[in-house]
Amino acid sequence: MISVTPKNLSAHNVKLDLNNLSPEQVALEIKNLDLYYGNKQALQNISMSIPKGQVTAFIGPSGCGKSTLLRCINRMNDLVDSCKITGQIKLNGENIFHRHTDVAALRRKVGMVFQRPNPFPKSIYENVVYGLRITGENNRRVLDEAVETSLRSAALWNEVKDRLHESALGLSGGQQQRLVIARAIAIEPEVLLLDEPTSALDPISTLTIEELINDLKQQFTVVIVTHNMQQAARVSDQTAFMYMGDLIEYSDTNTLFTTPRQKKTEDYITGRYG
Ligand SMILES: Nc1ncnc2c1ncn2[C@@H]1O[C@H](COP(=O)(O)OP(=O)(O)OP(=O)(O)O)[C@@H](O)[C@H]1O
Repeated sequence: MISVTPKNLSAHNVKLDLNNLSPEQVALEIKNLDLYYGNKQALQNISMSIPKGQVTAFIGPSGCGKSTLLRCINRMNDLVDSCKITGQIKLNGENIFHRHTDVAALRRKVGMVFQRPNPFPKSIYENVVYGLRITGENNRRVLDEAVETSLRSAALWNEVKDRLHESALGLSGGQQQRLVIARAIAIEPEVLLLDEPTSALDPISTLTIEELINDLKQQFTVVIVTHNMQQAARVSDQTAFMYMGDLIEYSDTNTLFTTPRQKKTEDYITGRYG
């Protein structure tokens, strides 16, 4: 049986009323979202507001729909032919599923980092400026500045500043994951989606990324999927517990882990199933 004792719950002192956020506090508003892969329904009537400038975690047992929900936010599920979605996700008040939505522009506003570090087989420098070059930015001074700022924000600058033009593939797994985060933030997204970003990393690199997540929320809204309840407790301000495609409970992280309202949540966080 797992017992969760969140290490830094006292740090979660910004307690928002998630049912009554003002429009300025909301980064993403998910409303009556249903998602089907073919005939199989993977998300059922999900509604929640994700606050700006905070870290929101999705937790729940394998297959409950965490990654599916995360991938809706930058429309990655568009790549799955059998996928059908109804309902809304509003970013800054605009429904991202509107037929006139510019999906490339949406993905610039909503960056994503995956489970396995996936740097391109290019230099560290070229990895960071990749997104800027795509948007046509070639001014050396602008690119140099973006590289330094993004690598500093990703807590990697000191380790790589003398080898910026060496291959990114020569970095350790933990450094590669921070490089991928630097690449995602170089284009200044509003929201950063992290899909189990530390599951392929050693404990020290995991700790570095967790500290980094805490810093990133100064600049971005962060949404993280994690299998690791202790990690959710350590890094997030809000936690959403999902079970078989349903959002069972969503509240500030402290409350969810100490006084859950739902029996299913309690059973999960006390390790009765998982
Ligand atoms: N591309 C796909 N095509 C068909 N079914 C899918 C696809 N992706 C996910 N599913 C199904 O949707 C459900 C939710 O999967 P999802 O990956 O979102 O769960 P998860 O909670 O992130 O799981 P895990 O923790 O194991 O990564 C599962 O039943 C899964 O098999």
